[in-house]
Amino acid sequence: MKKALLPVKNISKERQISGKEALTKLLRWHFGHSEYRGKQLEAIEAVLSGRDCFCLMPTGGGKSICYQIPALAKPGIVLVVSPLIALMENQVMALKGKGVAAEYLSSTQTSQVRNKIHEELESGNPGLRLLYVTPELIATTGFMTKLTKLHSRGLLNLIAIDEAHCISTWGHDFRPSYRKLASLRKRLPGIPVLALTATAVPKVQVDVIESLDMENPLVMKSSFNRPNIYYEVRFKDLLTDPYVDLTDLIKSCGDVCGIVYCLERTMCDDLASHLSKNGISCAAYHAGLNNKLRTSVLDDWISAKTQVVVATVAFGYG
Ligand SMILES: Nc1ncnc2c1ncn2[C@@H]1O[C@H](COP(=O)(O)OP(=O)(O)OP(=O)(O)O)[C@@H](O)[C@H]1O
Repeated sequence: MKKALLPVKNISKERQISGKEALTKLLRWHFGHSEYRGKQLEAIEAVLSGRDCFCLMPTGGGKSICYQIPALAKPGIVLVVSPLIALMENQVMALKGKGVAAEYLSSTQTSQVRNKIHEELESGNPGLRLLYVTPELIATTGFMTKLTKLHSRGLLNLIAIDEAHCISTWGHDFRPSYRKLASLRKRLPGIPVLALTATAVPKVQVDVIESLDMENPLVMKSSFNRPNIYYEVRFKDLLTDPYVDLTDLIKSCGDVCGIVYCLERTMCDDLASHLSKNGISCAAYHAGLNNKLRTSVLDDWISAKTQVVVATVAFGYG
């Protein structure tokens, strides 16, 4: 059953929900979190007040909430620019599950699905709260025309640029189409821009702010210290048998799930087979496997059918 939008009483005359208490109610109702974490609330209040915001938070820090709550607190559509279709799909599915009207537009959808979304955007009063798109789509004239129409009808609430470091040639993930987002500010004036990234390099930060033409943005930097993470270095050369050492370590952790990252595909296969032989429920994951197999490894791990995945960095993209 779809959850109704929270009927918060103190909606101001612009029909905008504001104030810590009301915004926290929204968070609890839709996302089930009791409180805002780190700088989330500050970022949300900044964009709701119309101010640009640069939000630097570690991976998994909770950046999505910073644009998902404004989508529920203020009328209009939040445009989310995201680099990966898989990420958009996951987020939209999760939001729909929480009763939030969200869609994404991508070339992987059927034209029927895309047309339906465009029809909704052109309708008198679209119910959509979040629209996820790729930077490539923004760069097309056709879609930009649609966006400027939405803007002129007063239906745009916020522009959120996820993984904003991709705009910077100084960043490790530079993506040329992100550069084209520079035109958003001119084409859609007066709409706050929220740039989100986990990349802390100062040069990248300056480049993102300048490239997006952000005006006096509130710069939010959350701590990258993760007290729940424990690091230990063991030198492979000093171990009698690294595979045995790793097997013992995993077994000593009990019934927990885990990922072992390796540099090479062959090592993933080899180690996964060693762990399996030693009674650890385990699978390899790397770009050498076909999509079907990769999806089933991921599904089995998420549903705890498999305890450990031995993977290259391909595990985690999207
Ligand atoms: N206020 C909160 N309280 C508790 N959990 C939260 C809160 N905000 C977000 N989370 C949870 O934190 C996790 C990470 O959130 P999210 O995916 O938004 O992080 P992110 O910063 O976008 O990560 P990434 O850099 O990987 O994109 C999610 O499981 C989310 O439900």
